Amino acid sequence: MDMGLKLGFAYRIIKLGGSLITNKNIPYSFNEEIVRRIAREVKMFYPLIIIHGGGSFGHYEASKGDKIKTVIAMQELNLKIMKIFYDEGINVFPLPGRFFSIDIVKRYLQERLVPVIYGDITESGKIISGDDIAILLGKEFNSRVFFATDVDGVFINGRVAKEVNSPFIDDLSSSSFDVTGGMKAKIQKILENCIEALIFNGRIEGNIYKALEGKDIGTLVRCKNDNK
Ligand SMILES: Nc1ncnc2c1ncn2[C@@H]1O[C@H](COP(=O)(O)OP(=O)(O)OP(=O)(O)O)[C@@H](O)[C@H]1O
Ligand SMILES: C=C(C)CCOP(=O)(O)O
Repeated sequence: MDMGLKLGFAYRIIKLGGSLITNKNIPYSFNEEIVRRIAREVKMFYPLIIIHGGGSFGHYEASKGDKIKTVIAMQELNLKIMKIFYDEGINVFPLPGRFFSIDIVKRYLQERLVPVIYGDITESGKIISGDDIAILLGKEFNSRVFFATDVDGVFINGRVAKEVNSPFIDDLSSSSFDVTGGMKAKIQKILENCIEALIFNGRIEGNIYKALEGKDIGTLVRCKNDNK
């Protein structure tokens, strides 16, 4: 099994996709039971950095163009996640994407907190994707980034690919609200930044635990000359 050397590093960086924690086709639909199960699966791992996306909260409001509703929707989604994770015994601390910096993340970790960073919007209306933040963290900590989504991996020619090294993938997008480019943009950014990422289905019970442990599930995305 090719776990990738990057898994040997200490940090577990996981992005909880909006497609996993919400139903992206139904505005403001939150998958509470899934989030509770995710909390139980991630809690054995530390240091842990969590990022979450906008799903049918942020993407829905952003697609309608109101920045204040968007920022509130993201705060609402983050609060729902925070409460569940804290209930499950995880010392989470929120970090809105518009205030993100590597230094702040390091400070949280020094306090033994689990940063929960999220996709966001700035006062001038610029969208900040959780994907970009996850990728930056992967680079900074030289760690594999785990993208938990609602699909088994990346589909190419109708099948889940074991590994992807190019941005040419099938287009299965179904969400009408996505404002950050969906799966295709995710893959492009992972490859451009030459980090290593695992895209997998977080809806299947046990998968998040398996992924964080280094099990060979989903699709590994990495650039071809990435021999690190
Ligand atoms: N070739 C493909 N393989 C896998 N999924 C694909 C493909 N093309 C499009 N998709 C879509 O990508 C979606 C996941 O990407 P998306 O960016 O919506 O995820 P996310 O990170 O969970 O969302 P968010 O941006 O809200 O955090 C899947 O629900 C699927 O419908
Ligand atoms: C839509 C907003 C506000 C954030 C999007 O973040 P992403 O879902 O991680 O791309």
